[in-house]
Amino acid sequence: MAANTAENFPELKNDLMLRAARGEKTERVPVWVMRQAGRYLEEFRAMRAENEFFKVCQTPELACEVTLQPIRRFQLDAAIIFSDILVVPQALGMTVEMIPGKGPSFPEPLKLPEDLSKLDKDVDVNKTLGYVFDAITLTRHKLEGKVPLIGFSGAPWTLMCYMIEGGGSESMSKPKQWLYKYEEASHQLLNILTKVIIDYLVGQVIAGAQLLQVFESHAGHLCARTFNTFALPYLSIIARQVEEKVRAQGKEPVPMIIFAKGAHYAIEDLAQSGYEVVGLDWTVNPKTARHQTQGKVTLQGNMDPGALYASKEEIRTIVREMLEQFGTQQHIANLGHGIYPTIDPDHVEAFVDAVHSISEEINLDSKKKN
Ligand SMILES: Cc1c2[nH]c(c1CCC(=O)O)Cc1[nH]c(c(CCC(=O)O)c1C)Cc1[nH]c(c(CCC(=O)O)c1C)Cc1[nH]c(c(CCC(=O)O)c1C)C2
Repeated sequence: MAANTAENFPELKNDLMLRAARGEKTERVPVWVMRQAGRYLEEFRAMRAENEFFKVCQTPELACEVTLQPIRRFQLDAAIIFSDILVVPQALGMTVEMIPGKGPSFPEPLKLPEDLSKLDKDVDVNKTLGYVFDAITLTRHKLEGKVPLIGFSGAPWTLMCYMIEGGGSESMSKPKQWLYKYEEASHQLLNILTKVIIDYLVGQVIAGAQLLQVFESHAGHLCARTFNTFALPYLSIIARQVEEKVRAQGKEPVPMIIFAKGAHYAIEDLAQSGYEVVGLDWTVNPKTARHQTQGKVTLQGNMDPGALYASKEEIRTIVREMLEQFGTQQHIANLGHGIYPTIDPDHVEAFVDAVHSISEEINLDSKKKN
């Protein structure tokens, strides 16, 4: 079977994630882990010792291998393609370096509105991001249908943060300054990003992605007013236009997940923004979120990643509490943000196994009662 054609993919053996994302009944809660491929795995560190970060992202065989590493280790219910959200600023013509021990760095961030003229606005995603599509197609074949494959992108505001701040930041004060000083230029940049993100996500579905996640990882730097002005409208446009453009290409739309970290004030709005799944960070009370969303969407999350430092027994206790708060239907278990590089992989296994065994037990108990 040709491993480079986005057709004749192996039959899916485990569709739990897809059923949960669509709000259908599930016999146990599916689970995956944000940043499940990464530095906490020695096999990832070995790969990175030999290969620069963006070389791994840009070489389909390497990105595929890294994507499969956690799938070989744990009974996860989904794989997520190994890439990074910062490939989109690269496609717009910006230079992004990964500084060891520091993280991403933009040598020439956007400083003033006139810098927008430097961006390659009319991005052909097949030319500039085709390597991600190739990685997705290859990985779909190599997964052999074991679990579905998630594609992803950063959201417009979160990418705008990096493009202006020039890297990670506690305050993201420079992009926040744009929102208050250069409102029109901010919307211009957010529109440029929205357009390329839509094409990028559609390309991932055509290449074989079976779910999509949009990471609005820096929503926590916004307030309700700025979120409703500079984030939510663009998130909604992305969800609706990705579905429309996938259909226009004769393909079946895939479930979409929105993860807006820190946007506890916006859960109700996010549940009506066109996404099937709303991801919650660890600060949100699952019962409150369930009440706010009224069964309209599936919820994803939200164990504190720090809980993976607890003992395996304590992890089981925390997982049980989390599952009882969410209820075992319309729930995809995950952490409330990405896993930390110093987590013990054995504790990830304990987390995954606890979600499966305890959610099965709760489901069986509720069957006996009814
Ligand atoms: C989902 C994801 C991302 N990057 C990576 C993954 C893992 C994919 C997978 O598990 O297969 C690999 C991924 N991306 C990176 C790494 C570490 C690279 C290394 O040192 O080996 C990995 C494994 C580099 C990176 N890339 C980024 C950071 C954070 C910088 C900061 O704000 O301080 C970092 C450290 C930007 C980034 N990148 C991403 C996000 C959204 C997810 C989140 O919020 O955690 C963000 C904010 C997306």
